[in-house]
Amino acid sequence: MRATESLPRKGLRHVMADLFRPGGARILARTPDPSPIHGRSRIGAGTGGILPLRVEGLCYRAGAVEVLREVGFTLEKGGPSLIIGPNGAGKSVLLRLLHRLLRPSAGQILWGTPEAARRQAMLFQRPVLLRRSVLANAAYPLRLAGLGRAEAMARARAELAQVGLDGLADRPARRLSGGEQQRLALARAAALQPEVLFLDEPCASLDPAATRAVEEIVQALAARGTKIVMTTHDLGQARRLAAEVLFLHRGRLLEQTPAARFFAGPESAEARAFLRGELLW
Ligand SMILES: Nc1ncnc2c1ncn2[C@@H]1O[C@H](COP(=O)(O)OP(=O)(O)OP(=O)(O)O)[C@@H](O)[C@H]1O
Repeated sequence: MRATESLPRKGLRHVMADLFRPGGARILARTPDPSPIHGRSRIGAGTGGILPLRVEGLCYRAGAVEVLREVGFTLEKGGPSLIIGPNGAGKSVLLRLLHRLLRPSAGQILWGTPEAARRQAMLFQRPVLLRRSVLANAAYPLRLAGLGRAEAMARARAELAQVGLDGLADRPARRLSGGEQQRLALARAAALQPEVLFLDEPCASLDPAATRAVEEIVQALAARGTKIVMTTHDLGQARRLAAEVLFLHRGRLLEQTPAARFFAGPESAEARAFLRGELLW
């Protein structure tokens, strides 16, 4: 499943509302921020962590199609969790369920605190950018979160510098290259310092250099404590980024395994076939 800028208006509103929950960050500014780019307060931090996330018996049915069946796992704080599996396995649907863009048919998604919805963000394969400048896009969620214009702009510039886009701040965002757009989307999402960042195939349409740039940003975000939950088709990328792997096949979670162990020899026959390139569906 793909989210693009050609989403229907209703869908676009839904995505934007979910990326930048109005007022969501206001109650969250509490603890000092160890990162130099965020200044005095850590917008995304609340009193208790939203992790672990427990998922139990999760099912998603679309008409007659059983897309996800009895999926259960726990996501803990720590390094990136990569969701991999063949085309149509249900990876995107799973991320959308976790981020509440879809409603489960059955099962539970249990976050550590009720504030969880405000402390997570999601990026798609094709970024959804506003018809504004790069800087205005990066500042937008901060303004929605209640920051004054000057502070929002200063923080947005700092986020843009982190992703190497400070030189393009005044450009129209939609004129950027695909890789630049994805870096902007990452900067914008990072501005609110989400505890959990869902990334749905963020490098799917990027060339190797742009992919590398996005991976470096993802690693930097993970290093500063953001929990990354990401889907990818690219096994090389999964090896480079994953702390653990969740392997989905035909709507079922077949394993959740530390990355080193998974790539040395997965537990399930299906995952072994997938790593050999023999499992196409
Ligand atoms: N609304 C829907 N109606 C019917 N089928 C759906 C719907 N949404 C998803 N599906 C189906 O569910 C399956 C899983 O879709 P999903 O996009 O999650 O797969 P994926 O693992 O992300 O695949 P890919 O790697 O190709 O992006 C697919 O077969 C898809 O066609």
